[in-house]
Amino acid sequence: MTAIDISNATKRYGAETALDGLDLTVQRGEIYGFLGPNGAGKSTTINLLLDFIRPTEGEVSVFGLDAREDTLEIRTRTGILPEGVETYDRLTGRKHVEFAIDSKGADDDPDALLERVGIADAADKKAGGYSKGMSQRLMFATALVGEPDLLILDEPSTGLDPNGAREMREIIREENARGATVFFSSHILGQVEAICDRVGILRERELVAEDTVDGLRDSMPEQTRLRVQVDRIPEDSSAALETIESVDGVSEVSADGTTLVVTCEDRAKTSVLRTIEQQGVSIEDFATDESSLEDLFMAYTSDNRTEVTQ
Ligand SMILES: Nc1ncnc2c1ncn2[C@@H]1O[C@H](COP(=O)(O)OP(=O)(O)OP(=O)(O)O)[C@@H](O)[C@H]1O
Repeated sequence: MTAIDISNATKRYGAETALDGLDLTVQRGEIYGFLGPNGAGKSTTINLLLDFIRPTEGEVSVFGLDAREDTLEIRTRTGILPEGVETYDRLTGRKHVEFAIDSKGADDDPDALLERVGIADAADKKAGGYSKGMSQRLMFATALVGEPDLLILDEPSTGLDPNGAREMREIIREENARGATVFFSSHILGQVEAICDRVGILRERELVAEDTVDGLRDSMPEQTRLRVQVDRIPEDSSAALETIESVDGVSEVSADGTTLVVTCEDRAKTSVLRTIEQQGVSIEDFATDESSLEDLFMAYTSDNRTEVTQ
């Protein structure tokens, strides 16, 4: 049984295309990580699910319900933590949760929800005085109201410290264990790795990969991070970095003092070293690290990525 079914969805704003023919299915009970760099179309997709915007073409359904026709039922069954927390400065934390309970016709205990997200002590404080992380926890509490069948979390760890992010992951797991489907959007692969059953990577308004994290890793050419110690920074350093980045198979280049850090496919190593020397500098030493998941994400979303056939 599907929780989310998006079929050939396109969203255009005049000449601007925000989403291009997206097909995406999330099964009930899954924790699905929806990844993409800024501007890839993640928020647009979420807004389609809740009928905040309508597709120019294509179909969107949630629990078999049509996103346009059955909007109210979908919204009642969904808990959303939107990107960019918006609290009402003059209302207390408890009032926010009470408001969410009333609007959903739910019967949760507001204090229990605040306790669950770790801000029970601040229940009677006005949200205007909350830190970023506290505001994020408060909005998470409102998303949990009414034991939703679907949790949509847009960049949920924004503003949270590592402990806060871990606590949030624990609650997401508990919600999933009770039967909730979770749709988790982020541009940070490391954060979805620990928790998601499946990951979809959106790039320039299209889904470019979809699999388990392990599956994605297996389908990618081996990535390496090269650390190259040079004798000096090239005169026009940004042009030099751009030249290195344009080498086929390279996904990212940065400079840390006189060390150049280059993420690339294994096959590109020799060309990278040659290109560095062509910038008029001498290589004094180099070392290679195993690639991280962030490198994998970069490889999928940067311009020089290898086309991956699924
Ligand atoms: N109302 C709008 N009018 C015009 N263009 C828009 C509008 N909303 C989104 N877009 C464009 O659609 C593309 C996708 O935007 P979207 O907000 O969905 O990306 P995102 O993946 O959520 O990015 P981020 O991680 O930065 O939140 C972007 O190029 C954006 O500029």
